[in-house]
Amino acid sequence: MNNTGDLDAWRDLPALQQPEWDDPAEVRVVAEELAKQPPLVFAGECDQLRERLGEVARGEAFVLQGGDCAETFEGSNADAVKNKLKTLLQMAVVLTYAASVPVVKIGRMAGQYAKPRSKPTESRGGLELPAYRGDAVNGFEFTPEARRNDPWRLLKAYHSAAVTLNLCRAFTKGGYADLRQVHAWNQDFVASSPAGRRYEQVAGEIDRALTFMKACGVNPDEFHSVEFYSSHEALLLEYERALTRVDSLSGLPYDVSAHLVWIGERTRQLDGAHVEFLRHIRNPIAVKLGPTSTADDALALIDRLDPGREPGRLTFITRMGASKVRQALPPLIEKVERSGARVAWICDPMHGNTFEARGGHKTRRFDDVLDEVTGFFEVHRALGTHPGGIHIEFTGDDVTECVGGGHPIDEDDLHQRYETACDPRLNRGQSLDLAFMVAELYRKTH
Ligand SMILES: O=C[C@H](O)[C@H](O)COP(=O)(O)O
Ligand SMILES: C=C(OP(=O)(O)O)C(=O)O
Repeated sequence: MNNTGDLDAWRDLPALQQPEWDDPAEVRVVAEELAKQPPLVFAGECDQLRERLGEVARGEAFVLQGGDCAETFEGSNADAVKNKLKTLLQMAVVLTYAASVPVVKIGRMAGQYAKPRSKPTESRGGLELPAYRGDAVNGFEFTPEARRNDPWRLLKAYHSAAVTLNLCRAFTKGGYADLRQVHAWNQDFVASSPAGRRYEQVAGEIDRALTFMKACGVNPDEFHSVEFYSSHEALLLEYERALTRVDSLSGLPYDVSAHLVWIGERTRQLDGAHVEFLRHIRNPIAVKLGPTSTADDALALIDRLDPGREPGRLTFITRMGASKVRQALPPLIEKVERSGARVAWICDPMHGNTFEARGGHKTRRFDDVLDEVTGFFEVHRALGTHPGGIHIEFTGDDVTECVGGGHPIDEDDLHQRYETACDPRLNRGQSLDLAFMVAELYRKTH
């Protein structure tokens, strides 16, 4: 498991969704450069997340994983990162308080720079160019220059991830995430939104609870910082391989590009390069399972990726779509549970619910997102298993990318602030609305 030969076995297997680079020699130069860079995360932190996910697999905690669909280099700045973290912290507070469950906070942040695409090219007004594959590969702008795949972007992705993670660490450890700041996170939001007003009530109750605990002698500094973990789809194997290092303490290889990496729905082939590569790293890993996944696929993935059946090692992120979740999910869970494996189950209610709106924008209905999460909870309740978390695409800004929600956005409003580089994200109000609803669903299940 820990020799570098195994770490390169993927090179002999089909690797889907890899960019076609003009010059493979240039890619090798970039990979060598990446291999010299310091780790972004440490093995011990990955182990800690694996333990936390083990608690999720055992039914003792809940995952909140989220962030942009596609992070951009431009977005690795203090304001954008702070807004996303603020929203994640607010959601986590609502879930922890209203559902009384420990929440494991994982950003789709500091590395989510590569996208699998349905089609290799995009056409506009008669011009056909390569599809945008994320800032790690090419530019979003629709020009031949921007859309050229440039391997040096991989190095830029590393540096943007470093900047973003540094900000995340500073915000979550340096006092900003202190639970005594619950009101401050909401300041710019409270008056303008129903979700903000509802949150303010919860924040008031938390304040009173903190005062009570202080009066009882609990040290308030206990709430000074939060554990935060980074994650992204391990799509570009040259990048992930170059950032994989053998840990000096354990002698085991860790992909130090993020605490958790996942395999997407389009690249989870059992005999494919992604599964082969990820099975050799010691990080906690996840696999997306769409509506065509069978229970046997899930079992075979467990055999490959988690042969030791270690709770926390493997998470399944299911993304069935609102109309399919109630039929497609039970057979998977039943067979996996019967096999004795202890995976964590997380619901991604975004990727099975995308459609094209009248004006041509890709969008998602808030109601479908909520319906898929509701179906996910119903299925787990019926089977007596643990609904382990949610995985969402959101931003801290007031974008208009998904329709519906407590402060409704209509299909005709989508053009107003449609800023995503790929798929539509929930805005801050929609994210908070969802957190309240998930907390309610969780309470009903437990
Ligand atoms: O985020 C997920 C995928 O990369 C995305 O849904 C693909 O979008 P496409 O179908 O427009 O290529
Ligand atoms: C591509 C993604 O999802 P999926 O693999 O589930 O389609 C994603 O989460 O960015």
